[in-house]
Amino acid sequence: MRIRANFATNLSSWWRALRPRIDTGRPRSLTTAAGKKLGGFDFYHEVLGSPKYVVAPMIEQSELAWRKLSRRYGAHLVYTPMINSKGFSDSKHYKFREQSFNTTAGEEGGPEDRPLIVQFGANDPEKLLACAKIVEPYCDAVDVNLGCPQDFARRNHIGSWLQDERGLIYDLINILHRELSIPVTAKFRVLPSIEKTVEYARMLENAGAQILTCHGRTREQRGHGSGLADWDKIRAVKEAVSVPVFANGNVLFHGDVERVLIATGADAVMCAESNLHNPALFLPATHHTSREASPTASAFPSPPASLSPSSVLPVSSYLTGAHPRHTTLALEYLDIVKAQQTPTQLTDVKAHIFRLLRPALSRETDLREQLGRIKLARTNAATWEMVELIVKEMDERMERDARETEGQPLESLVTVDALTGLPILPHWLAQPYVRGPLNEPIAP
Ligand SMILES: Cc1cc2nc3c(=O)[nH]c(=O)nc-3n(C[C@H](O)[C@H](O)[C@H](O)COP(=O)(O)O)c2cc1C
Repeated sequence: MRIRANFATNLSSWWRALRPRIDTGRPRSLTTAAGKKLGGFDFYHEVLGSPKYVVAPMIEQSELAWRKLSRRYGAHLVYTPMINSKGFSDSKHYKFREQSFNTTAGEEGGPEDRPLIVQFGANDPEKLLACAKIVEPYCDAVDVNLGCPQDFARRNHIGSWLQDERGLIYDLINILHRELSIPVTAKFRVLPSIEKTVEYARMLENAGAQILTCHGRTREQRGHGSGLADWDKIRAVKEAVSVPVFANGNVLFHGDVERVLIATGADAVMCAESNLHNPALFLPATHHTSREASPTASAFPSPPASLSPSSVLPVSSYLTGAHPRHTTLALEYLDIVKAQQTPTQLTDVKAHIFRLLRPALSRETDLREQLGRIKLARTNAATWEMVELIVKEMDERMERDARETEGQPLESLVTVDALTGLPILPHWLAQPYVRGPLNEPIAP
């Protein structure tokens, strides 16, 4: 027994020692020569490789297969979905743990799934540490979720529902800072004033957070009334702390990616919804995918000078990025799901396909209904085959529609949404889903 345990420990330390070099070819030492773990900008540059484009933690959506797809299309760093620390480290809830983040996934993800940050929702420092210890060998940092505003987070007393308990938040971050061999990071929402937001961010930094992700919306801004993120508050945070800051909120198109970086001075931009609708969001228009689907760079020149998130800009300034055909992306995603051993939940897969194909589903309603009706078949392979058949049928219909406009430059096919002033691309291309006017009032 002891030999086995020693063997496992040796194997794990051997793997940990080698991992940074195996992963990317970059020198990614987790510690300095003096044996101190890297933090702040040293960690950001040397371990993470100076990421600029980050895919957000997304429950049921930033699972291994999606992370792999996002990385292929330009994401530099990806987070896991939030894992509720309640039960994760407990052997009674083994199945829950395997579904949330199994160590086999950590192994299988391997170099293809790095750099990776694993996020937890927690309210008990000791339990959080126990969870973080399990994932420590398979990721580059552990993030604490302080931003989730949902009702289940309220019921579990996690996420943004902790934001008034500064002592507890300090302890959650600080225990990971002291006890883990990898850094701790934090993702939080802004508070009603700039002063309070900055004070909060400084506390997180003092507790030991080595990267701060600032979502520019308050806890009250959620659901349909979520309104605009406040980039000024993000800038104030960036100016107030000395660790890297990731800006989150209000990025729909590729043009917004550069805009938010300039407006906030942030080190990286983190995207959630827009990544789900177009995982190629971070790629410039000049990137060529298997289907010709991007405007030419000269047709849509550089990002605009205006830096306010609410200003509606010339259509051309949004369309500086790649918009591949959504069925191509969906089929590639399904190939990843089928090829890996780590299981993907049917609900996650369906949610991805619904989001990707959204521009076309309101036309092809028969396919939307068929997709909605799919249930787990006897084998995973049979389930994915049913999904794939629907996507392939959609692909043929998109090919038919695209052929009708053959020879016309893409920019001549773009229309402008009367409500938002934002561009609408042809329905066969991946594009963001815009819910309402950009300056929509904030729900009380
Ligand atoms: C489907 C979905 C799941 C999400 N799950 C999480 C999560 O697990 N943890 C978290 O911190 N935020 C979560 N969020 C919030 C995003 O990370 C992000 O902060 C928010 O959507 C704002 O970014 P966006 O404007 O780019 O969408 C989720 C968002 C979406 C759309």
